[in-house]
Amino acid sequence: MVKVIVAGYKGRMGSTAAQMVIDNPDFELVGVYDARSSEQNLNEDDRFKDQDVPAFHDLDQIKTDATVWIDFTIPTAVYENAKFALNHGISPVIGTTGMTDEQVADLQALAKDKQVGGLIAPNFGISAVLLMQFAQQAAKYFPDVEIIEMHHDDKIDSPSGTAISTAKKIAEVRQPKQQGNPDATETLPGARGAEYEGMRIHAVRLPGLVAHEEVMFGGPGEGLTIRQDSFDRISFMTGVKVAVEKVNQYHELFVGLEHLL
Ligand SMILES: NC(=O)C1=CN([C@@H]2O[C@H](COP(=O)(O)OP(=O)(O)OC[C@H]3O[C@@H](n4cnc5c(N)ncnc54)[C@H](OP(=O)(O)O)[C@@H]3O)[C@@H](O)[C@H]2O)C=CC1
Ligand SMILES: O=C(O)C1=N[C@H](C(=O)O)C[C@H](O)C1
Repeated sequence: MVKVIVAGYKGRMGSTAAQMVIDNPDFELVGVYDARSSEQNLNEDDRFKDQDVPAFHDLDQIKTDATVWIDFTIPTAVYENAKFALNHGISPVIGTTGMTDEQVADLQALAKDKQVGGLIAPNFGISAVLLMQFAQQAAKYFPDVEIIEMHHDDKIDSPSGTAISTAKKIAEVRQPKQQGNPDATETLPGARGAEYEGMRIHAVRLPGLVAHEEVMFGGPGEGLTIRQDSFDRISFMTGVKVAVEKVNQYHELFVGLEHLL
């Protein structure tokens, strides 16, 4: 039985993850955490009325025998949450996006020091993991690329963690290139999107969307578009489940679900 605490349990992803843990006979939900909530028990939340699980709202108050910490919170909270988990020998399974490269490196060093396993996955969806792998493969032959990520309009961070991760994976194999016309100008600032090593990333925010990404490649006389869609947040739960099952076996903090698949 894997004992799990879920941080950000009131949010879109945290509540979905808490339900996944409750529904899985091999997992036990032993705590929930949300710094902005004042509930003492999960059963005070209408969606979880029959669950008797302690709810915490201050890191210092948390007393738990959890071995896995699932985190779907906000960019400004996740680093301290992950540090807390690692310092208490709890394996973090982090879906929250928006950490800096320095913060990730710090957490990896801490995990190694504490010999605690963990995972940071910018996307737990299998379609997104495959899209990133296919895009990396294509970039060897097509150095001209535009990444377009599309999300619901409540999303805080942009570009998405998945888009940044896609760009990093492409940059590992792509011959360095500043794309487009060197004399190009923007009549409206930002028209060409964000820049990562000469590639452009565009962030679309619209009600009705969940999480979607297209990677467009162009070459002389041809093009290739790779697209993935998360139509429902359930799409992320396969990956979260795998991570919860496996993460305690390791003694280092991985970045990317592919390391545990
Ligand atoms: N890796 C993946 O596969 C996926 C990652 N994500 C990422 O997960 C994160 C959450 O997304 P989503 O569920 O849509 O966002 P939500 O805004 O719905 O949920 C975030 C929750 O965290 C709470 N919160 C705020 N501060 C803290 C804190 N200090 N400690 C604990 N909880 C806190 C929020 O409370 P309040 O509402 O009161 O502010 C809210 O309930 C984002 O970073 C998103 O990019 C999303 C989908 C998939
Ligand atoms: O905020 C979201 O919704 C999502 N966030 C992650 C990201 O930033 O890549 C993963 C997925 O795209 C959904």
